[in-house]
Amino acid sequence: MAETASLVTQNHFELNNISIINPVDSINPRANDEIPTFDYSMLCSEDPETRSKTLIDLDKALKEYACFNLVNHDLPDKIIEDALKGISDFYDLTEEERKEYQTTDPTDKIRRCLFTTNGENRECLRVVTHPQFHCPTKPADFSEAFGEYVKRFRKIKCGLARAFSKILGMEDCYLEKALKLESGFDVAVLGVYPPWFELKGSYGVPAHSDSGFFVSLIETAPISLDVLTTTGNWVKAKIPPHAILVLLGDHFEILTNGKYKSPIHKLAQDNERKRISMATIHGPSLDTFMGPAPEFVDESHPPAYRGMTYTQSLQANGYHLIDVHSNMPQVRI
Ligand SMILES: O=C(O)CCC(=O)C(=O)O
Ligand SMILES: [Fe+2]
Repeated sequence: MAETASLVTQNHFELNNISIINPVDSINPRANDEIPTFDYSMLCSEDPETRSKTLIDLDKALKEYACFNLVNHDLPDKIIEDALKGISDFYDLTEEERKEYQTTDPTDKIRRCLFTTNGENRECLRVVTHPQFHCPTKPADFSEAFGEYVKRFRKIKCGLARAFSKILGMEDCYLEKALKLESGFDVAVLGVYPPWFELKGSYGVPAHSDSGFFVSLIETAPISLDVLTTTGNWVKAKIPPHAILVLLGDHFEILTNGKYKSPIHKLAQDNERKRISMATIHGPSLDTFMGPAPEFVDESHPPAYRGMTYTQSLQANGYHLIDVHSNMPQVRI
């Protein structure tokens, strides 16, 4: 596994249809280390000096942590709270009502998944939010609250794409074009981490990286997410209230030919309290051919990943599009 492999002994296996990467636990945990926080208004500042200084700091943070907290992002607290409340209310529906979405149809745009295994303990609802927005019709206010969050987040996504393009030394619209973000495939994973299931393992979600361009994460309770930095340290993510955690995705790593990494992260099981989270995997359009871009390939940096369309990478090993499953082990050369 590219750079991480030299730092971490990893062992891949399949359990209940989830590919699990188990880094050994004995690598330098740095308890006091913190994921950096960035002010969105400074990333998009009209003042060239402010923007360029912030982008230099962000570049450094992405190279080491591959993730950051985003604050001052223009998304009113109420919109975040209403979206999380909508998700919470969905989980207050009856088992019968939630079960309606528990299918395995490959064309699903909404799917409920339930894991209570050694490897994963959560209930989640996967919903495709872009290019078309999907949401259960119950409870009554859910779709509107969640839809408003998704709509408002789009502007932030475009701002981040411009900032990341600049960091790569390209024109502002580079990533928007390279990933065809206009029709990008976004899937939200709306999770509840349940104190009410029988505890079978120590993970809410086991160690993994996510596909796509980047992942945005909001949540209700103090987080128990651990992120593996590119220097081989597990850092506990502390998301300030109303901040959004942004993690790079596999396809950013692939596009940049490994110059930037998609971080491995895992969620420890917490049986004490109910936690609601929304992790959205923001992808390129399904037909985009994703391989290392020519700008990142030269004699000393030969292609380190096999190219394929986003659809092909999501469907590798029989997964469905809505599973947004990572297939990094197969694409690494
Ligand atoms: O719910 C969370 O905090 C993180 C979940 C996650 O990493 C994922 O769904 O990919
Ligand atoms: Fe994840």
